[in-house]
Amino acid sequence: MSSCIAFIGGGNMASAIIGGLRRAGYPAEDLLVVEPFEAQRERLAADFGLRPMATADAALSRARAVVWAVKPQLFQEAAAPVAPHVGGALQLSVMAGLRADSIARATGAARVVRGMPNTPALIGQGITGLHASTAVTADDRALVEQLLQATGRTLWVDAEGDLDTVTALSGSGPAYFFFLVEHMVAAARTLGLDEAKARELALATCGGAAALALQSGESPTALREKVTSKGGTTHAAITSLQADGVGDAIERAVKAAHRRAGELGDEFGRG
Ligand SMILES: NC(=O)C1=CN([C@@H]2O[C@H](COP(=O)(O)OP(=O)(O)OC[C@H]3O[C@@H](n4cnc5c(N)ncnc54)[C@H](OP(=O)(O)O)[C@@H]3O)[C@@H](O)[C@H]2O)C=CC1
Ligand SMILES: O=C(O)[C@@H]1CCC=N1
Repeated sequence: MSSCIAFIGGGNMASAIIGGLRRAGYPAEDLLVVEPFEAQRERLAADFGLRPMATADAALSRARAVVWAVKPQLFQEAAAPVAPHVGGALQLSVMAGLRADSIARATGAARVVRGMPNTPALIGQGITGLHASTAVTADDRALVEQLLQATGRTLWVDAEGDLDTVTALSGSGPAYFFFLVEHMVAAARTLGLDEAKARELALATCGGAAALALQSGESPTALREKVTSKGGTTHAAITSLQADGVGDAIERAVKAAHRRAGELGDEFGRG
């Protein structure tokens, strides 16, 4: 069986997966990429030794799996020239919101896996939520896990709808974290600490706290309570966050991302 993998779109997410595959020794000649943006093609050539194509052609028929990594808004336009060559291959989409039946319809393929990675994939510390349509085989699942291995962990969900929740939680999640760090650093700066020191302290704190939560297995609530001394500084900060409705605001934000995933599926899934 061919070991060739085709990527449609060679941007950030495709590069994270390709980087992982190349680091694991996957041969460059078995990685095809369709990428219309010349500067990005040059980057893929320089970073990974690939020879990306500007437009889809019959070489794509070599692909055992096709990874869809274009913006959802561009999917239909990108799919039209690719579809004639890839109907027999497994389709792995990392596009937010687009549903498996839309991908199957646009590509003529029956076997579709939807995945939702996140940017820590770039350093092998991502987590990708996955959902398989009914025609997907055990070999297909194994191939997907092999492709994503170097990007971090994988987690399968049974209901396709849960992928939109995964998108809102772990797909977009790194941005929520960076937003929090931006504001922690900004506050420290206004209190007189310089930017570099504030950033180092904030990032080491967040990294350490995440590692502690992972290793201890304790709930976030229990861990927060351990930091919060009675009548102390943390209590003052958490009380301020609660008074400002920040907890509710975070829940509303995650739900807004979830809603947007559904809208993207509705808007851009139609051919
Ligand atoms: N960034 C993230 O954190 C995550 C993103 N995703 C999903 O990954 C997908 C890609 O996102 P990301 O990598 O960030 O986006 P990028 O914009 O970095 O990558 C998309 C690439 O596709 C190219 N492209 C545009 N039109 C076509 C076409 N017709 N055929 C082939 N390639 C085309 C773009 O070129 P050009 O620049 O010229 O338009 C661009 O280089 C999205 O669907 C997103 O939902 C999923 C999880 C996390
Ligand atoms: O913002 C987005 O739409 C994509 C999907 C998850 C992360 N980035």
